[in-house]
Amino acid sequence: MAEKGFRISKTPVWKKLKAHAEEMKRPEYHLKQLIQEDGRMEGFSLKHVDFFYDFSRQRVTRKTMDLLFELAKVAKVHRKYRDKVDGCKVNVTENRAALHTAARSFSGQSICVDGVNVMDEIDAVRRQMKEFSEKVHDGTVCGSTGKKFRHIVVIGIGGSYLGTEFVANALFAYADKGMELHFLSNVDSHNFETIKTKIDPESTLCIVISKSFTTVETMANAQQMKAYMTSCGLDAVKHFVTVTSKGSPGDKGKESGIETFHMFDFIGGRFSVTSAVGGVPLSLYLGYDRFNQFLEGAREMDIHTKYAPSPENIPLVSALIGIWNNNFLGYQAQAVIPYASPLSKLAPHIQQLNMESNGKSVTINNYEIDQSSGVIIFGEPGTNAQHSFFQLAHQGHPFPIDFIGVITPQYPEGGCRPHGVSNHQELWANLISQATALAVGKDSEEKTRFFQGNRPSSTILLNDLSPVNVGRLLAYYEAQTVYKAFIWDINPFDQFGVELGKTIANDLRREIVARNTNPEHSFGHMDEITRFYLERLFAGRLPL
Ligand SMILES: O=P(O)(O)OC[C@H]1O[C@](O)(CO)[C@@H](O)[C@@H]1O
Repeated sequence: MAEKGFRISKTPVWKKLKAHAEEMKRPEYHLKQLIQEDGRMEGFSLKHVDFFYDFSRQRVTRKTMDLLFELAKVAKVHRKYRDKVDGCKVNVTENRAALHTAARSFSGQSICVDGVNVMDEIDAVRRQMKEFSEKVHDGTVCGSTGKKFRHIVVIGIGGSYLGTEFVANALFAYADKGMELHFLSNVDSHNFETIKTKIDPESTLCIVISKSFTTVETMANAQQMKAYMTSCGLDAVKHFVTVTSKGSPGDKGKESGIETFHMFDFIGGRFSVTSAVGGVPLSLYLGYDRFNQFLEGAREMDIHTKYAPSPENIPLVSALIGIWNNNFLGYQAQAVIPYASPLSKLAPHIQQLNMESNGKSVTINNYEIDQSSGVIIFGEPGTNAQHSFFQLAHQGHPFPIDFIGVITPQYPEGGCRPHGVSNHQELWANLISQATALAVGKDSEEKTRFFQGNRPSSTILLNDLSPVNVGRLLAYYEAQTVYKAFIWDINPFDQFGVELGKTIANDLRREIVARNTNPEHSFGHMDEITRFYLERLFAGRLPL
């Protein structure tokens, strides 16, 4: 993928960027000066169809951008990206391609991995999802007592859950199929017990989503749910479908009576919402056509990402700015603040997408990374966020922010204007003012009322929150994540960092099983701290 011995931090352009970052500390480069420049908005914003990206309030000049484009060139990002979408095995540690983009390709062109056109199986799964969702909606496929399905319980975790939850929330206004969607992700029994109080088992369809079909939490929840359905006198087989990889333990074939939708090893969990992972629940919840529109939006952003030259390439420009903020200006966190409640689950999804992909310690050639890769991502919708953690954003530790604004809300507003403005106009007044306040700051004799300013943000604007635009937004963040990894020269498609904790949990599970089967089993051989916690679990209370 990259030449052996290559390290982005050793390139001359990296050094030039370091020196430039020093220069950018000078007062004349404070954002309150930069945003006054003529043509700042036009020169530091990009538009692609319905997607507007404004980086005028980032701490960048034309020189910064030119250096960043040189960095992208040196890192050969365009070639790496084309290799990825063409099916090369860019996930080198697992010897896999990374083809989430194929899940929303409609070009009719083949995409081959190991000589096999993956589009054939992707198209087959699309047809299967369409047919299945239609049969559920018209009642041909129903529960074991003949009741139509009205509740969908999605059983899955991490990448087999977060993207679907984000999209389902974003498109709630379009969910007119009479379905209620519930997410059983956490192994915490509160999650399961709460869902039980909300569903009618006879009209409940469970979708077990797991690429590996070995994830402990998902397997435990699937078993709990199966036992519950059986205890309600239902034939559980009629209430379950699975989404899993070919040949996994969950891929039991037609004879099992459980319909299985395949996902593929060339699509990683956190990139999988446009595959059957999102497709099965979302086509039931929204209708297949709307799921398809969502795919269309993602596809259209993919084409832009593949072909737009660097200065016009929105995901690449934002990835470069992210790297500038992180590696050169020293910011270690990034907030995602949508001024649109339907996007309330965007931040948790982007959090996994970015942090699981780019939280790495070695390059693709196994060199230790000597600059940070990946930042802490968090977020909440505005204006709520303003009333929780924005104090820190304005006067405490600074962090760059992605603001997201939607021009037309999903529901038309009535005529009520509490302070002379509609609620949506009020929301926008806040969206605009926060970015300005962070950039400009405020002088004051009183130290407690002084605002340093010079705090960077970008603003993404969408015309509306249609399925197409939600698809564009998703694909934008996916491409940005991948471009960042390609610049850092890391593999964003593996996640070995999640393994160690799972291994230790396996050891502890064995100990718990031993005590469950033999009350005399001692934890005496374990370290003091672990022993304390296990004893408390069995004692059922804290020590007196
Ligand atoms: O789909 P699976 O195999 O159940 O995995 C669930 C999730 O667990 C992870 O491996 C992290 O623990 C994610 O990458 C993945 O999306």
